[in-house]
Amino acid sequence: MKIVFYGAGNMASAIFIGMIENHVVKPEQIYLTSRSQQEKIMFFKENLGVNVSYDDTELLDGADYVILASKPQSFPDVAKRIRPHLEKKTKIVSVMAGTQIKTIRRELRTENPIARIMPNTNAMVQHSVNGITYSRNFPDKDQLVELMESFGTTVVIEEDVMHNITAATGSGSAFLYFIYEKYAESLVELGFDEEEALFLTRNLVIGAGKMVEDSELPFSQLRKNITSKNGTTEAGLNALDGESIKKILTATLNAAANRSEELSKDDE
Ligand SMILES: NC(=O)C1=CN([C@@H]2O[C@H](COP(=O)(O)OP(=O)(O)OC[C@H]3O[C@@H](n4cnc5c(N)ncnc54)[C@H](O)[C@@H]3O)[C@@H](O)[C@H]2O)C=CC1
Ligand SMILES: O=C(O)[C@@H]1CCC=N1
Repeated sequence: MKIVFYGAGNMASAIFIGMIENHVVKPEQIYLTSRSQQEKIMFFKENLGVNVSYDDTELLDGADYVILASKPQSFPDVAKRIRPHLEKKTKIVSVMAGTQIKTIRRELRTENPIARIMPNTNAMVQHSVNGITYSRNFPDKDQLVELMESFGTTVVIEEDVMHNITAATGSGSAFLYFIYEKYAESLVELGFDEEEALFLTRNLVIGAGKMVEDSELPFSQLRKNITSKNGTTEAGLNALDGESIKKILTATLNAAANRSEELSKDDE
């Protein structure tokens, strides 16, 4: 199998590192190209053994999958590179937020099968959540799902649900990291120095994540297990206004989903 990545940035690298570490593909089956970050992709070549090329004829010759992993705004340039060399057998898989299948089809001027996936950078540790939607003519969906499950969990969705998945899990880790950042800053307010605050927050998050992984209990029960009647947790939770937090998070997710919708209209 030959998998060609147009773009080798944060998202693409999380995917191919996830795939390689999980042994579903061999490094020599992966081809990378980029516009910038030449140094970074040479690092991947030297350290992972993947192929690097800037020659589109060589890249696309016999490719089974082309992964579109540039920013949506760079897609017209990427399409210009791919268009003249695209073979009929090549399946196109886009990770770009907001760029619709019909836009990809139009820019590449192709009837080839197209899938859109919405992973997240947790692919690097095989814990991405991957939304996936296909064009009607996409063959052998199981093979793509198998590839994607090497770096996470897959949910098959209709294309119009992509906006919400992009907000919920594509961007979602960034929202959680932001909360952890603020938690560490609050620990500094409490009296810890910065290094201690980061150490404590980091280990707290790792532990909580492992509890979520290992326990079947809902979040609410995990919380209740920590909360003694009239104790410290209850005092803290009383100060934490759940409804306000929910409102803030709902506004955050709506803003992200709306931006995905805007991006999809930019190119109409
Ligand atoms: N970073 C994330 O957590 C997620 C990103 N995405 C999507 O993944 C895509 C990439 O995002 P990042 O990796 O964060 O961006 P990035 O800026 O880290 O990487 C973009 C890559 O595209 C390459 N590129 C730009 N123009 C090119 C061209 N003409 N030919 C070949 N390569 C070209 C750049 O050289 C770079 O390697 C975006 O469309 C984004 O919507 C989707 C899910 C999560
Ligand atoms: O911020 C973005 O647009 C991309 C899509 C999901 C995560 N990062």
